[in-house]
Amino acid sequence: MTTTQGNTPTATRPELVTIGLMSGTSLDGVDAAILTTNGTDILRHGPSLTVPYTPELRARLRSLLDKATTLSADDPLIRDAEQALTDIHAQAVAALCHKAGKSVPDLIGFHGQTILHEPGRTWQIGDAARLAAATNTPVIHDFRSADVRARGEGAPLAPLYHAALLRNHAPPVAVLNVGGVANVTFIATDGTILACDTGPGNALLDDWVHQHTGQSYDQDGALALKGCVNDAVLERLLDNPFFARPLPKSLDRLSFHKGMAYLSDLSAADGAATLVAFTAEAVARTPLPEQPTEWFVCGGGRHNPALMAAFAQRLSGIVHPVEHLGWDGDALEAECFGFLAARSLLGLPLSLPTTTGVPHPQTGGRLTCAGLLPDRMRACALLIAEQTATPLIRTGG
Ligand SMILES: Nc1ncnc2c1ncn2[C@@H]1O[C@H](COP(=O)(O)OP(=O)(O)OP(=O)(O)O)[C@@H](O)[C@H]1O
Ligand SMILES: CC(=O)N[C@H]1[C@@H]2OC[C@@H](O2)[C@@H](O)[C@@H]1O[C@H](C)C(=O)O
Repeated sequence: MTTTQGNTPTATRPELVTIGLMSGTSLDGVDAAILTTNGTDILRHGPSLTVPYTPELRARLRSLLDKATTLSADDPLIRDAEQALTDIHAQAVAALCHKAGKSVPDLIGFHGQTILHEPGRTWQIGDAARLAAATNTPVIHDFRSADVRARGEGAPLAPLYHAALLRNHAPPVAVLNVGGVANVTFIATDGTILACDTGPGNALLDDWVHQHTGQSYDQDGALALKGCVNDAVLERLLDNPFFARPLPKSLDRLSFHKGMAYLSDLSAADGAATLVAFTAEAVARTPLPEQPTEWFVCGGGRHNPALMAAFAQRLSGIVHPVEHLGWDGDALEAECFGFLAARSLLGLPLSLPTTTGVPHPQTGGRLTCAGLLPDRMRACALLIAEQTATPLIRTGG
């Protein structure tokens, strides 16, 4: 059946080969994935890869998080970081095209690096015009601002992608992404898509492990598995009004940072075990209207056996990594931003009242074709004219 969502009936929409690029709150690098989609259906998954940040760039970005509220977009600290960050994204696109044996995709979805996320304001850095010129590909970026301007949370944005993946799966079911921050997409028995950030993912644990061992994360949960949960500290960490707040809701990477002071008397191993329990218990306390029968876990946290054991212990319902469904849990967020880029181009919603609290289904993202070579520019103009009423925003070039 042909359905109409946005401007173009589904049956006549083009197949777009997208590259989605996500650099998440863990600050570990750029994930890149190829996805073919018409903005509604996921037609083909392509290859994916990760380009890690250098320790120097990671440290630079980490220090920007602490200063973000005091910086303006034209501050040299931001400009310099944006250049370095964008060039790594361009490298990721080139490496992925090489891996896939493709020249260039139709469209890139460039999330950018979140350096600040608070009520009424969200800030992802990255230079979309530089990326478009470097890759000779139209780029959709700035995915979250339209939702925030419309009084939504601006996050999470993965739910419509998760819902598209789960279209034929029996509800109630949840996808849990455990990145720096953790977020859930819940499909209720009646098909409603609910979502929110649940609490910390790996970020607090990463910071704790870095402070105590110099490593950037607790590989295979080795440290946490040696420790014991301190229940008194855990309850203090959970004594935060965020957990009782109804959905939808979202978080900054640093939202729970002050709570790290409660761990000061714990050994490295007990602190790690307690932070693992904090992540899992925060998910368990998420006020969902009914309990999922199955949880599918994606993001780097699913590689941590201590975390997976804590989810299995504290959540009702069966807990699986998303590989159980044949998905790639390391590529999912990058694929999501390819999917959302296609939706943006077609003027389709990226968020719903039940996923970000935005009053109406909301599209978003901005398109730049800056610096494209003339042939490519013509091909893009035709595609855009055929498929959408989205205005072509030319940011230079
Ligand atoms: N083998 C492993 N053992 C333990 N933890 C791991 C392992 N592999 C990855 N991780 C954890 O996963 C994190 C990276 O997760 P991911 O790539 O999903 O983050 P992200 O993309 O920044 O997330 P988000 O955007 O969702 O916040 C690492 O910082 C680390 O904590
Ligand atoms: C503001 C921001 O970048 N939020 C990220 C972050 O990382 C996980 C969680 O917090 C989620 O809300 C979101 O990313 C995913 C991709 C999302 O929008 O669904």
